Amino acid sequence: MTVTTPTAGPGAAASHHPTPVLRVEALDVVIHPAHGRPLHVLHDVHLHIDAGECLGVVGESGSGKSVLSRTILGVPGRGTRVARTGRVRLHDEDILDMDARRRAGLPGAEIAMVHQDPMTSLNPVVRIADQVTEALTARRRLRRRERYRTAAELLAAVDVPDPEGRARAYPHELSGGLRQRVGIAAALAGEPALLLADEPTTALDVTVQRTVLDLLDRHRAERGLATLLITHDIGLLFGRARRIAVMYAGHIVETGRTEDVTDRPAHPYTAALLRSVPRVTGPLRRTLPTIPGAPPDLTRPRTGCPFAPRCDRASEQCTRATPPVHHAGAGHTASCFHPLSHPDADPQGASAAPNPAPRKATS
Ligand SMILES: Nc1ncnc2c1ncn2[C@@H]1O[C@H](COP(=O)(O)OP(=O)(O)OP(=O)(O)O)[C@@H](O)[C@H]1O
Repeated sequence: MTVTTPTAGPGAAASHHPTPVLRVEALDVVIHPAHGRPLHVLHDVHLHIDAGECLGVVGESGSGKSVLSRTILGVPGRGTRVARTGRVRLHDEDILDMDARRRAGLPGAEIAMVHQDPMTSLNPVVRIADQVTEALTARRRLRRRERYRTAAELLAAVDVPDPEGRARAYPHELSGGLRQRVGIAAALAGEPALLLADEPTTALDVTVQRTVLDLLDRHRAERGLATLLITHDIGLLFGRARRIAVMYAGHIVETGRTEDVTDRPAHPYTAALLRSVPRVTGPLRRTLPTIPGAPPDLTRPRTGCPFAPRCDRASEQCTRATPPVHHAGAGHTASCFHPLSHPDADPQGASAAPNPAPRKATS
């Protein structure tokens, strides 16, 4: 293992593909609410997603996952002023530099979103056919018959039974699982290059969750969709995301291939998240550990590692200086002064430098 002090956080080192669909570089977001102090919500975020790849972003509530997806979608929060720096490139175009008209045309076209609760994204008084084909009718006029036929095809593609009948229905006539399939059909209709799925199964019961995730997986592979799968449940990403970015208080603290991050976590926060995942094996009544303490107040400027106050490995320097980027393996990095080491993760036997020079105050 080696420690370096580059100017970019975890994820930057893993960006190697010549033309990823999405490339986020040094993204900082500060929200200025109408009342109260500004919140520094995202810090120096770097990530990329290739065509056909699924990147999982995992973190606790309030870590900035939804602000990240809204920034990528080019939709600022309502009633607030949002200051952003950095780059959010969709292919070769920077979303943050686009004029308002071009940016407004992204959702539903090049970028599509699958929401947590389909009831909030579907209009209760509009028939399913009209909602599923919205991305198409925004581009060209479709006659009623063509709209219903297209909607039925899109619904069939996401395994909705009786697609012709369901196309004529209203959202309240469908179960939660079917509504989420409708949400996915609507997202796919515009043939996007990038799909943002923000907690797409949280509102569904466990038996339906798996089929919806399988469906997203199938379309990702078949259509070469770059997929950003956002969740607070790291267990949901096993076997689904090719790579994981672990977010804490607006920082990506660890990133790498899913099996590397989950088998050999380097950041203490990732290790704590993994300890809180139920295991199939082991004692039946084991109480799952929680992470003591609370995430930091985003309105207060701070130095050092954001996880330090809750970290059992923290030393004094963790609260004073920005953690260095620790290279745990190929494309596997963590921002930490005291990363966990794993015997089989370090072919060269190098270990973390005890006192690396601080780099700029982002990680
Ligand atoms: N419009 C807004 N005005 C004020 N604060 C906001 C706004 N949007 C987000 N925040 C704050 O930014 C932080 C990150 O929010 P975000 O919704 O991205 O978290 P999250 O990781 O998606 O959480 P969850 O899993 O609960 O959805 C939180 O502290 C939140 O309160």
